[in-house]
Amino acid sequence: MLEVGDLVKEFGGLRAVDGVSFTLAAHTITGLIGPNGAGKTTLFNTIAGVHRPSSGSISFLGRRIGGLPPHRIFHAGLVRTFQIPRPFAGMTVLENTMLVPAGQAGERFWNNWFARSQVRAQERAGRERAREVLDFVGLERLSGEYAKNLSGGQQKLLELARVLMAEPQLILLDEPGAGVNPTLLVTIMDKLRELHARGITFLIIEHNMDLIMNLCNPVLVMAQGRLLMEGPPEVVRNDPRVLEAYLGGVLA
Ligand SMILES: Nc1ncnc2c1ncn2[C@@H]1O[C@H](COP(=O)(O)OP(=O)(O)OP(=O)(O)O)[C@@H](O)[C@H]1O
Repeated sequence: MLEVGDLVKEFGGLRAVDGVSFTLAAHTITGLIGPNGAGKTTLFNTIAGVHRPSSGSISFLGRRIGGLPPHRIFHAGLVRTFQIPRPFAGMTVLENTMLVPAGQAGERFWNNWFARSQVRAQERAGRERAREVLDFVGLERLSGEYAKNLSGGQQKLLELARVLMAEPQLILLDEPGAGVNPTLLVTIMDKLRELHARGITFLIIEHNMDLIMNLCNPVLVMAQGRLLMEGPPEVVRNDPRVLEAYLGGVLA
């Protein structure tokens, strides 16, 4: 589904991503771990189009996407979430979710006068789909609440709902377990498993080892901008190179 070849992203003299190559098979949940500053977020941002690659290639479903702007990559079916969700605080949960599909007829000023039935029909369908998605993530009863009033964990669920509205094939999840209580973490893991069973592929950055061990296979390990190793979670966890990379990060 995704092929990354010898990818480099430099910031000034710093190679945050330093020649990374890997392939994501369709219908897998791949974990991406590594100590702080290893280059995980930069790798995500470069794949999702937030940063232009300094060099190397990125292909999604056989199409080269390296250097395309984020909205083009998003509409091709590759979406990312953020470690700290960014909903529109002054809009309700339902409105935040309905906003996602692009090219809605109501976005064109004149359509609201001359194509009102089309605008209304599209809005109705969008509302219905948003309600289904909110029901799936368990936020239906909060759909009238302002996004700013949600807890951190609920905001993560809202972000997942917003991403699902785009009907993605590949989701890059940035620390879905960060700042989430243990009960909600179980809920999030269940939802991810269910989405995976429905055919969505995931690449997940996560520091929570429970989530990695329970959900991800294979696991990629980054350290100092490079891919250190790749393998099943139990192998990665016991590999001395991985331990050393983490201890190096802690002691550095
Ligand atoms: N926009 C930027 N400009 C300059 N340097 C950056 C930028 N973004 C990241 N870096 C640097 O690139 C390196 C990799 O950072 P990155 O955030 O990708 O690591 P990470 O593995 O996601 O870390 P963490 O687990 O702490 O989130 C760090 O040294 C960081 O300071």
